[in-house]
Amino acid sequence: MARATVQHPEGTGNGPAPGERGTAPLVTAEEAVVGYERPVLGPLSFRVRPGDVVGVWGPNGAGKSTLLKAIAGAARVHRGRLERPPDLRLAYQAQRPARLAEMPVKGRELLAVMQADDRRPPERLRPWLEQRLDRLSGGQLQLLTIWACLASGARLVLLDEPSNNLDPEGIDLLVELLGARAAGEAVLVVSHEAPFLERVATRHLEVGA
Ligand SMILES: Nc1ncnc2c1ncn2[C@@H]1O[C@H](COP(=O)(O)OP(=O)(O)OP(=O)(O)O)[C@@H](O)[C@H]1O
Repeated sequence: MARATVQHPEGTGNGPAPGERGTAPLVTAEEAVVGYERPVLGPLSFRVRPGDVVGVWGPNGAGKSTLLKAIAGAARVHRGRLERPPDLRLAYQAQRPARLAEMPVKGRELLAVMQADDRRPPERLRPWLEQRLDRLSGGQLQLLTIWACLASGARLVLLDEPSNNLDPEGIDLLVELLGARAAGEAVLVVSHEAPFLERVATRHLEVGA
């Protein structure tokens, strides 16, 4: 079973980083072991606080997606604690979001369902608002659903491999969006792309080390 370590920019360790004390965590993991019928990852201890963009990285099969699912309530916590405030709004973008052959829903309607229609989307996304989701390319749908998560008002956003399928301009836009998070919000980002994580993460959680 894989373990994990948390690295703060200011140093390493699992305690709060300088400057983050006194801010109520959005996720608290204490010796948490997560998995499905069987444990796959842990024990891990870390906190996610408002303002964090936590880059989760590690080898294939280490349990990165499982960790996000456990935080979202879609995988089990076998031992220890993995908690978030009960009233916390959370948005989750899966590694391979469901893509049906027929999706007769427009981009604009997706944003409305996600309560992400209050904010004006970036210029690049606007042409897709009037298109059906099943007529968008993989990368276009990926960017639109990421925007829907980030603009939904969720205080905690979980993104699993969000840079998959994206061209360099799409990655630049994603970096810009993640850098523009409101101070009260936090993001966990799973990625295999170290240069991408270096650009977006304020902290790193290494899984399977
Ligand atoms: N629904 C499931 N039920 C049981 N085991 C699962 C399930 N989903 C994943 N696993 C197992 O959990 C382990 C961790 O998988 P997970 O997808 O979390 O890893 P990962 O670090 O995200 O991998 P990758 O980098 O390849 O996406 C793997 O051994 C996988 O086979």
